[in-house]
Amino acid sequence: MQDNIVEFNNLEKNYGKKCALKGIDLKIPKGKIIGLLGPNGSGKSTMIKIMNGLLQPSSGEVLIDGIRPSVETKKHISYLPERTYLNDWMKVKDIIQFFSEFYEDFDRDKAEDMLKSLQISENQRLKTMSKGTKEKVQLILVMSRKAKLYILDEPIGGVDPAARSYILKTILKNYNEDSTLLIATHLISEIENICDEVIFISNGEVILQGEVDSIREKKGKSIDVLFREEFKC
Ligand SMILES: Nc1ncnc2c1ncn2[C@@H]1O[C@H](COP(=O)(O)OP(=O)(O)OP(=O)(O)O)[C@@H](O)[C@H]1O
Repeated sequence: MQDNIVEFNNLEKNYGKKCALKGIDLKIPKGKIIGLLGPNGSGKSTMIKIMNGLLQPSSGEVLIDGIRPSVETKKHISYLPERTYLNDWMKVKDIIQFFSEFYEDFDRDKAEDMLKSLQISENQRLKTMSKGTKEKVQLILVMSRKAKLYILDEPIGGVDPAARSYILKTILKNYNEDSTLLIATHLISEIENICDEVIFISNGEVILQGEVDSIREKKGKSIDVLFREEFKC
């Protein structure tokens, strides 16, 4: 039994001459909510694509619950990509049907309950929805799977600030406590209160990892303020 759901061991990724990840060593524990924070181009999406087996590392390895990304690990990861892969003409109820057929671990009742609580009609087509509503639908679908690891790449960036905390709380209320949730985002103030730990990455390197409470205590400031100071332009 592994304590860590994800382990990066001296992982490097180059795109041609560009070195996007420079020897990442990282352990992500089970049962936590983790914020993966870093400025544009720091390597967050590259790390996420490697965890999902969509890109291969140039050297080193990543292990998901002890094994390298494969068909097996994909069954246990529920992934919200940066860009949508759903067809715009589909109605919410068609997408629910698609998820029910495609993923054994999809909990249809959970998805329907969350849609109701956010007042989203199942008869609406994605193409007629606002950007924020589309994001909510996708987040609900991803969080309605019973996965070991949820990876969310920039969720809810298009949701208005007043609604973000509410959405996150509604969705996280349902999440299985044994699972791990990794959220890559720039929206730190919204997520810092729900995260147990944060990882700061900069220029392809991990520059800080720790528990949110102990970082706040040690540095005497919020994660949001720390991030702004660290990555000042
Ligand atoms: N297909 C590619 N070819 C060449 N360089 C790439 C490619 N994809 C990413 N990069 C480069 O690798 C670095 C890391 O990119 P990545 O997309 O992982 O960053 P990110 O932290 O997810 O950024 P953002 O917050 O803007 O989404 C950047 O310098 C980017 O320009």
